[in-house]
Amino acid sequence: MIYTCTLNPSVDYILHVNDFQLGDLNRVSFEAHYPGGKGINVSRVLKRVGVESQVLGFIGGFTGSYIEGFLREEGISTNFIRVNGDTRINIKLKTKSETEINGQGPEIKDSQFRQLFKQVESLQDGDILVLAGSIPGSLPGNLYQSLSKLAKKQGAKVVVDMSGKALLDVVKQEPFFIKPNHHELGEMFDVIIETPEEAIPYGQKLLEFGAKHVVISMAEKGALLVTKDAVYQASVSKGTVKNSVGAGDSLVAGFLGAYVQDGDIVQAFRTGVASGSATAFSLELCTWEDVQSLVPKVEIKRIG
Ligand SMILES: Nc1ncnc2c1ncn2[C@@H]1O[C@H](COP(=O)(O)OP(=O)(O)O)[C@@H](O)[C@H]1O
Ligand SMILES: O=P(O)(O)OC[C@H]1O[C@](O)(COP(=O)(O)O)[C@@H](O)[C@@H]1O
Repeated sequence: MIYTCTLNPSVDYILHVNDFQLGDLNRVSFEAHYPGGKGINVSRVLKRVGVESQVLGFIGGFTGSYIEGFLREEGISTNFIRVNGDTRINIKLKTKSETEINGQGPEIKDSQFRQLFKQVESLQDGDILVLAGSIPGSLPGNLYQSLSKLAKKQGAKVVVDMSGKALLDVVKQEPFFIKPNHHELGEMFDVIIETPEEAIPYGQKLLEFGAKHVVISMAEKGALLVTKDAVYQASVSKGTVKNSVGAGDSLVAGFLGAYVQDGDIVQAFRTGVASGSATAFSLELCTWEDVQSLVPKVEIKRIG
């Protein structure tokens, strides 16, 4: 079974404003809201590509109830831990560019935090735990490292999508798959990474530190898959970006969904990249049809 853990879920509030004026009254030309948070996005895309998962994490208030009800409507299993404050609302403002304003989220108490550990303790050999998204300020910064260690002890594979130097500590727990984008990869090593050639050595360092498979996503520049045996580069098809929110999570979901079905890492990479682009070209998350239409257009070449 695949479990996704979203410590800080969100209601994503998408706003399109033409000619946005800071400090002035602006009226939206389009608005929508969906459940958000990286792990939740992964589960929603997994469902769309035909793979079941269960959503774990902390939710609270009316926004938390909205998320839980929405996921149930989509037939996605949830086992959330209820907290007192309201789950946050993250604003995704699209004007000439995309601006994100992410809320802090509610406080997590020790007793609630310990419930999550009990859930991870019940993982079994062969399960997959996806840890994705930011860690709320009320929780320890090394939480992903502790959860990864515990999951690994149960025989589960761990997938991590997070940013910051904390990922350097998490890779020591030998995660099965990590997916930094090229900006996050550069931040980890205090360098600026703009090209695939610049990214490869840092992806290989993450392998040396313990990661088993590293995908470095590079938005419209595509993505790299770095493993101990080879390096592959995927190009992405051209398209009109409608909303890139969730593109990274869709890549993770597409990769995992394909991998659990046939175990072919390169095909999983291809499907993941197609899923990321399919989401970027959609107002919301990608559908199975969107992904299938892009898979044949993803060119993959071995470059190392
Ligand atoms: N502008 C784009 N054009 C085509 N594909 C895109 C675009 N932006 C994102 N994608 C797809 O989504 C994947 C993840 O996007 P990226 O922005 O790198 O991740 P994150 O959202 O984690 O930063 C990319 O590897 C690519 O496949
Ligand atoms: O665009 P990505 O990286 O795939 O993730 C998008 C998701 O991440 C969020 O921005 C939350 O990110 P954080 O957990 O890092 O705050 C959600 O609002 C959104 O659903």
